[in-house]
Amino acid sequence: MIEARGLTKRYGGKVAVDDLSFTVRPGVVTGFLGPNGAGKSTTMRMILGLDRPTRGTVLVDGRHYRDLASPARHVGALLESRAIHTGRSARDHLLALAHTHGIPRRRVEEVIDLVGLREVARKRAGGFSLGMGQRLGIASALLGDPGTLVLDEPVNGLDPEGVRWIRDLLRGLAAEGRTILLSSHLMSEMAMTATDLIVVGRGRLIQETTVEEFTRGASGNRVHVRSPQAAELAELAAREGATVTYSAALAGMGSTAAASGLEAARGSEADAIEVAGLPSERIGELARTYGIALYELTPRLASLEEAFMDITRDAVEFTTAAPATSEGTR
Ligand SMILES: Nc1ncnc2c1ncn2[C@@H]1O[C@H](COP(=O)(O)OP(=O)(O)OP(=O)(O)O)[C@@H](O)[C@H]1O
Repeated sequence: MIEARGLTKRYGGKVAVDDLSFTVRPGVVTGFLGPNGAGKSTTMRMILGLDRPTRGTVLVDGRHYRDLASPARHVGALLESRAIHTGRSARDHLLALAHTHGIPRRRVEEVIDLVGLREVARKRAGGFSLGMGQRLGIASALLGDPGTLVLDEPVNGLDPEGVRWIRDLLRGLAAEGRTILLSSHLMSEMAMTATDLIVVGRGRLIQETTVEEFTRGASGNRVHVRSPQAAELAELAAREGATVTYSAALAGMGSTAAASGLEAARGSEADAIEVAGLPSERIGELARTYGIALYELTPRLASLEEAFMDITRDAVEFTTAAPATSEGTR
């Protein structure tokens, strides 16, 4: 369990983390999302005692990192991907770490198998591919069999097989009851790996939520409807304030033009519309009230990426259109 309360980090005049409070619970993977410069790495470093908060606290298993009697047994970390440049073999690297932390040798063999490095365990880690390096990094994080894992961009630069491997591993480790905090810029990957979400922007908490809730709340949500009376239903939905787009015209029109969508629907034989701004339940009720047959009524959730862009739009530190000054970002 990780608990941050009023966590703040200031570097000179720059507030990197601003009064951040959240709880990362055990048993699920928690995604840590935020635009570049949002303060994710700084927060992770404070969790791990590598940076001192200017204000506030962050506790692992109820204690400050520095007060944990054997930190490696409580929390393992993989900070932003740095290949391990070492002339040592993977096994020797892990043995040295185990020795430092008073961890038995047999655990080294266990983690080598767990991360699938058995075949290359005797090879020089400095010559490892990025994927193997990440596996070794994760083996190091798991060495103390910690209840909590903090992973900053662990899938950066990995091939699809490696990405999938990390996803399955993390979900498995969470299912064992561990607490896992994971940052990633790969939204589709985060959507498949994480259950809970902490979303930050400019150092502040934007939302502490779940992947499901986060995408449900996004404005990109639409309902796909097929009906032989699509035009009639489109008109009824538009009257309730929905934006209706005629599906066949979607590709050409974008999803904004309610009126032209209606025009298109009226003048066509096609039976499919996209309705934004009205829940599927209400569309179903309208259809029943007006005796409209429905062939299909399918809510389409925004992707995590769409939800993220939607919600963090104002929290992006630098945009290409209008670069913000450091004053302007506060
Ligand atoms: N040691 C430091 N000295 C000065 N400013 C820093 C330092 N570390 C981070 N910052 C600033 O604090 C802010 C937060 O940075 P941080 O690296 O924590 O963000 P992040 O969310 O991890 O970003 P990214 O997704 O790009 O890795 C940024 O504006 C960054 O420039």
